[in-house]
Amino acid sequence: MSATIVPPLAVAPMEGLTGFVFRQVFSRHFTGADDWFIPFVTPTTLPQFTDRQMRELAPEANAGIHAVPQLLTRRTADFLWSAKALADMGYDEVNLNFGCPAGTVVAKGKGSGFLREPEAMIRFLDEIFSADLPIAISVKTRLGWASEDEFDRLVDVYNRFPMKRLTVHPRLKSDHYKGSVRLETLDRLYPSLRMKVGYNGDVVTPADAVAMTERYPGIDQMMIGRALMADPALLRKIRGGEPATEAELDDFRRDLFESYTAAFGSLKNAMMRMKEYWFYQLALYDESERPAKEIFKSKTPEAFADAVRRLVETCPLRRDARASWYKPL
Ligand SMILES: Cc1cc2nc3c(=O)[nH]c(=O)nc-3n(C[C@H](O)[C@H](O)[C@H](O)COP(=O)(O)O)c2cc1C
Repeated sequence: MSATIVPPLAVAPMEGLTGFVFRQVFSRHFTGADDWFIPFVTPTTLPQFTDRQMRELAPEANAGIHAVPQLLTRRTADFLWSAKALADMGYDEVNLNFGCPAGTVVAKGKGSGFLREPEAMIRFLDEIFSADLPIAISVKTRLGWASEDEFDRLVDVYNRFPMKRLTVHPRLKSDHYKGSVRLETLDRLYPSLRMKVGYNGDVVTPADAVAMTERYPGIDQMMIGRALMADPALLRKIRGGEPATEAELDDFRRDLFESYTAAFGSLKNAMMRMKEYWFYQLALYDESERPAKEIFKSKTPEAFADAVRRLVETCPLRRDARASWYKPL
């Protein structure tokens, strides 16, 4: 048993995976999530969230959990109205996305697209931090657009502002989600960061969480994404708890499927969402690639259920997930 105490655990925002249905169902079955980052919301110039956005943001959708909405914008006015609206809804923190690598996002200079323009970032951050908003602002960033050297300048930019926390996902925009995290650059610049720092990226097992906590002494938060989709007991295990049993996983997945079906009003859409979930979940089973193909190919809920049953019956459940989503650069 390690003496290292891993800091508060946050669930990473993941569009299509950690939406309100997942957050609610997870909280009924598993423990350990101190904070949930809501997948990004792009505020429009109209100072009002859309009905669709409100499904994620409504306080009722996040009852009983500490949720942090994330905004994806480069327009000061849009950030300000939406941050105020979130404060009015009772949120105490809003997160700013400087990491999204999607082509449509970066083409508009948002997400990691902003990282190419440090001067524009300074202007934007100056405007939002001087607005005296009634809500704390945290930031989630990558190391840069195409070169790790960019992080020196970005550290200088971020150090100017009184953010609640800077969460670093140590990849470049050009990496998307491939390759390994670039820890050497974070190692070099971590001592220069003056604010509280959160770590995010490639934490798959409790041992990884301990290793990152020891590598970055004093980190304020450990944010975990894909591995939690594979292994819903990961946070519990980091806190010394037991791995998930097959019965627990089965209950959880059943609840998830039913809750997606109720939320979408469509069995077919719920099944598609469960297939996305299974892309990660198969990493908790050995020898699961081939049986998983049947899951992804299934066209009806019955065929889907059969394929899941076959996988569960034939593939040994692992104690920890393996990063089967890993792709070399
Ligand atoms: C399907 C998917 C959707 C994501 N959506 C978001 C998002 O809305 N906002 C964000 O900041 N990051 C998003 N991310 C990135 C994750 O939050 C996280 O930074 C990344 O997966 C690395 O952490 P991990 O190795 O623990 O998964 C997304 C990642 C994936 C795979």
